[in-house]
Amino acid sequence: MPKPKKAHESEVTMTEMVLPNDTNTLNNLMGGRLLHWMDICAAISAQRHSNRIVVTASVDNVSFSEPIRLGNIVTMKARVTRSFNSSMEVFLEVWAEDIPAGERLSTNRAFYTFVAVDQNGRPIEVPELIPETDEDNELFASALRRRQLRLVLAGRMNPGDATELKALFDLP
Ligand SMILES: CCCCCCCCCCCCCCCC(=O)SCCNC(=O)CCNC(=O)[C@H](O)C(C)(C)COP(=O)(O)OP(=O)(O)OC[C@H]1O[C@@H](n2cnc3c(N)ncnc32)[C@H](O)[C@@H]1OP(=O)(O)O
Repeated sequence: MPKPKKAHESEVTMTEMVLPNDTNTLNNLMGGRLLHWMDICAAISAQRHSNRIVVTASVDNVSFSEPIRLGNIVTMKARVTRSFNSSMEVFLEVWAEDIPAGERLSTNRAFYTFVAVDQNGRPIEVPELIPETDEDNELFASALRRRQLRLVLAGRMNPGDATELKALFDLP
């Protein structure tokens, strides 16, 4: 059993500048480019926690509510919220900053699931996560519900076995 690790040990901050090659014809950041950066930032966080090769198993809903403009600075912050057997949930937040205007806007948030694998691509055990702050504790507790929801949606869990979800909706 790997030694448990604290939540802050998995923290990653990644910064990018939106250049012309990253934009669409409206001079806004392409969604696919942002998802690529987000995947890398979240994967590094999962690697920091597990000290293993990791693969992306799933990404929960990502909305693009605010366009990110050419020349903006994009900052992404990721950290592991909870680990299970071989999988880890990573919470990632994105901000866009217009430095000359002195404006900073929260633009996206997402929960990723990474699985640690061995050299043959087989899932391998990861360390337990120790939450530290109040926010860590909230994310840790709610991670179980999110895990059950995504496994039900992926057809990997029988809805009848999703006890945390059933409790949320007060179902028998
Ligand atoms: C070789 C050289 C390397 C170099 C190294 C350096 C790299 C440094 C840079 C890294 C930065 C870039 C990193 C990008 C990372 C990618 O982009 S990876 C490419 C995209 N992803 C993939 O190709 C993954 C393809 N899928 C798979 O390989 C397999 O489905 C998986 C994910 C390993 C699962 O395998 P499986 O046989 O289904 O295993 P199973 O035992 O049933 O489940 C294992 C765990 O996966 C979870 N799981 C399975 N499916 C799901 C799902 N849909 N949702 C949530 N959880 C799931 C299960 O719940 C289970 O969790 P635990 O209970 O163990 O905690």
